[in-house]
This record gives sequence, C-alpha cells and structure tokens, in this order.
Amino acid sequence: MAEIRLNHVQKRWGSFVGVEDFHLTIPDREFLVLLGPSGCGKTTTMRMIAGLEEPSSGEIWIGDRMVNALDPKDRDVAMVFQSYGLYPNMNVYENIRFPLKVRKVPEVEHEARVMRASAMVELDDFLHRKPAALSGGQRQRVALARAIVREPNVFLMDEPLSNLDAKLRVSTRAQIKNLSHELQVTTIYVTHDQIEAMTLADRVVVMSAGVVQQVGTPMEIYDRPANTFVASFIGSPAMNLMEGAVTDGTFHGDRVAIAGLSGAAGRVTLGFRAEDAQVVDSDGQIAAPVYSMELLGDATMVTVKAGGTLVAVKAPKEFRAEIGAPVQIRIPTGICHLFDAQTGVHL
Ligand SMILES: Nc1ncnc2c1ncn2[C@@H]1O[C@H](COP(=O)(O)OP(=O)(O)OP(=O)(O)O)[C@@H](O)[C@H]1O
Repeated sequence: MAEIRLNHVQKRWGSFVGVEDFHLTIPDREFLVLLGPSGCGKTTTMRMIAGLEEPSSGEIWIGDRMVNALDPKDRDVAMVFQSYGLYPNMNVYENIRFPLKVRKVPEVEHEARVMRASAMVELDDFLHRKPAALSGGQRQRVALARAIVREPNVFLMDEPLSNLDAKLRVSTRAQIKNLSHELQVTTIYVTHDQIEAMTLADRVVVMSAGVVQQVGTPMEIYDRPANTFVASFIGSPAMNLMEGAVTDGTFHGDRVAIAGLSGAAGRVTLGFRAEDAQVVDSDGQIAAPVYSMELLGDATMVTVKAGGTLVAVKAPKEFRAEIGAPVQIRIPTGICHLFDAQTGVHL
C-alpha cells in the first residue's frame, strides 16, 4: 500500500517538453486514470513513476521514499502493458510464477500465490497452456495475474485493453474494476479512451500537450469541465460548443439566441451536452435543418447544422425526421457552460 506524490515533475528532451510541471498526490488505494490524446505525455508520466524514464526535474515519492534514484526493480511497482510481454516457452502457471522466482520468494509460497492470482482472473483451467494457445483476452489476464502475484505497492497499467476487441474490452474492463476493488492497491492506469477513464477511475487526470488540464472525479470532469479541451474530450458525443457573444445576459451565435445567462459578457464559447437539450416543435433557441440521425437503440441522436456548427441532441428513441427537415432545439439556461473565447477556460 502506498501514496504516490509527484512533486513538480517535468520531462524534457532538449527543448521539447514531454511533461510539464506534473504536481499531484495520489492517495493510497486510489485508482487514478491518466487520460488524453496520443502524445500528451501519459506514458512518459507513468514511465517516470516506474523508473523507466528519469525526470528532468521534480521529485517522485512512493510511500515515504523519494524514488528518483531507485531502480525500477526496487520501487515495488508491478506493470501491465498493452503488449502482454509473456514468455512464449513457459506455460501460464510458470509465467505467473516468474516474478516470484526473480524476487526469490520462498518456493513454498509459490503455488498458493499463483493459484490465488490465477483464480482472481479466472485462469485456473488454462494453467498448463502456452501463451500461443490463448486468446488475446486470456493473455492479458495472464499479464494481470503476473502483476497481482507480486502483491506490489502500486499497479501501473498502460493501455492494457487496447489490443482486445470491443466486446472483450468491455468484459476485461469490468474485471479490472472488480479486481481493483478486491485488491485495494494504488493504481495508475493510462488510456486515451474516455469511457475507460470514466468507468474505472476514482479520479481522472486529463492531459493535453504535456500539461495537466484537469484533475477530478469522473462526474466532476463531466459536469464541470475546466476548459473547452476537457469539454470536447469527455463525453460521447462531446459537449456541443458554439462561438458567440453575450450581451445583456443573452448569448447570440450563429442561428442561436439564449436569454437568461448571468456571469459573462463579451465573446464566449457556449457549451451544452446532447442529453441536456431537447428537440421541440416551437419556442426553441436554435432553428436549423437536420444534418444526421443515428439510432442508438435507447435514444436517437439528432445532429443539426446551425450555420457552420454541428449540434448534437439526444431525442427519444421514437423520434424520426428527414435529413434537411427544419427542427428546433430547446436549451435550458441552467445547463449551459460558458468558456472564455480566447483561453477556453470555464467562466
Ligand atoms: N525518448 C524520447 N525522446 C523525445 N521525445 C519523446 C521521447 N519519448 C516520448 N517523446 C515525446 O513525448 C511526448 C509524450 O509521449 P508519451 O508517450 O508520453 O505520450 P502518450 O500520451 O502516452 O501517447 P500515446 O497514447 O500515443 O502512447 C510525445 O510527443 C513523444 O513523441
């Protein structure tokens, strides 16, 4: 068990900054997800915690030890990667046992620990198979068991689900969630998939271009994105964003006017989520033609084209309209977000 502290950690290569001033305490047992697009610095941050990359400045603490100068093997962290990294000539049992041999754990403990770890990921029936005779999902579970068997202080997981097909991703995700509940070990999990982040995390760190954009619980970052980057990265579909200006409490944009806004004036970006607006027959604040309709099963996603901006609204599953047909959209004032037009920061 361990708290992790990143104290103003930075990683530079020459003049290029891969990670900028990462400053965060991750409490013992927290499941923290690093989320962001490709190249935003998630993996580099995790590799610095693992000891595979040296910070250019700042301190990394695991528990009460400053680990900057410690070898990866001395940090008591277990890693699970996207590529499973299994030994092809060893069977499942031997693969899971391997870290115990390397760490010279007394032999008498091996069997019980391997059996416990393999049971947790439901691999008991596959212990004598070689990795080549396993599916991708089963291989990833061997990699998970190999991390679990060590009983580490910290788990580091780098996109562990990204090689799995969509269905297996969902079931393995649920398994990781259940495991983390059972194991109660501080976990840092890297992904670019916002659904994974929202479903697994106690807290999410959203990163862009090496810079932390927001740290919060999944609901905090969904309900109150710190800026337009987070607003447009979280949620499926992403938050609708419209450019315009507020005068006397009314937002005016392309084919949209929303009265009753307070706390802003001048150029802003207005945001609202698809599920917070409705398609209506009259009295909407947007009147625009239907651009596309997607049947989701439990709802219909209607996208309209308001001038140059596409706006998505979640309608009841029975809703139907022709492409190009004029519709109106009601946007309740209370659910609108306003962002500074220049900086993108939530007002
Ligand atoms: N050894 C290196 N030398 C120079 N630049 C590097 C090095 N390693 C990573 N980078 C750069 O640092 C930035 C962050 O990389 P990182 O791998 O942390 O991103 P990421 O968010 O994990 O992306 P992905 O989701 O694609 O893995 C990238 O622009 C990358 O090109």
